[in-house]
Amino acid sequence: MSPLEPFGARLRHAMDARGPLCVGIDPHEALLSAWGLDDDVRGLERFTRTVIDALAGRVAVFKPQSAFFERFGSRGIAVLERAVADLRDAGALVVMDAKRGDIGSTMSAYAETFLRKDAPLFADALTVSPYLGYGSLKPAVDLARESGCGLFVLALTSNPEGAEVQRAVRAEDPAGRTVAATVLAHLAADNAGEAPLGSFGAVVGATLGDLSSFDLDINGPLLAPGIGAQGATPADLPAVFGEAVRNVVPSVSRGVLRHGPDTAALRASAERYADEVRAAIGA
Ligand SMILES: O=c1ccn([C@@H]2O[C@H](COP(=O)(O)O)[C@@H](O)[C@H]2O)c(=O)[nH]1
Repeated sequence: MSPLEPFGARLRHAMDARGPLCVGIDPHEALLSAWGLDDDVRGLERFTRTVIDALAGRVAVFKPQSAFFERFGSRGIAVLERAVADLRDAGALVVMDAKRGDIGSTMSAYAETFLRKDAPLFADALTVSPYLGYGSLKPAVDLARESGCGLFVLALTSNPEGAEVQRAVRAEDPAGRTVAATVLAHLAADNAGEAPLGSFGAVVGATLGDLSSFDLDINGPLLAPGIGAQGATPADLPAVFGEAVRNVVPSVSRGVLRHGPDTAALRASAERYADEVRAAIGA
């Protein structure tokens, strides 16, 4: 297997070619029902196949939400494995939203699951949680580098409950930085010197309003969920991200998926979001 270019470079090229939009694949029970599908593996499979057929060749990045596939056990995981392979075959990048995080020795196994090139669930990037300490993610950072993959580390999540942990000030930090600022600083260090873009990104919600008190200039991508069902819009992006907006990957799941199962309607919705993003950030 030939080595992959680093994820950051592949992401930059994909964003240049297809625009920065990320479409999330979140087969909620309510969406299956709205699409006239049963809440079972057949429904899951049909839902996922429809999204892939409609969008895989048009959108730069997909973010399957692992939880909605894990819900169905091994047969759900089989649908996820197939989806990741098909999306990648269509030239899209896949960010597996599995939000893994554990002590380093276990983190190695999570990294092997998603970032080892011949693994059944191999994806271009993985979302990870730094709340066992950023250093606990080292096995994933190392394997991502080796495999040409990326990570998206939870920094400032889109949900309002995140602030109590992420904006807490670290008593032992001489600079009095917040937890999120510390995570962002680690990411900037891991991306130092990389061009055109580092491979280690942050998850930063588009819902959060002005973030100018945080240094988002990490030379890495900023995955921005929260657009659509959670209330943020593409027009909010410049005010939230400032200069760093050039590295934002805006992510929409239900906002697009609710237009299915009609293929043309799914495409039209993704194109509308892509146009709005372009208009907002000039991408
Ligand atoms: O801070 C975060 C991190 C991840 N998510 C995930 O993104 C999608 C959002 O779905 P929508 O339907 O567009 O609201 C979902 O998979 C979340 O688990 C997030 O929302 N916020």
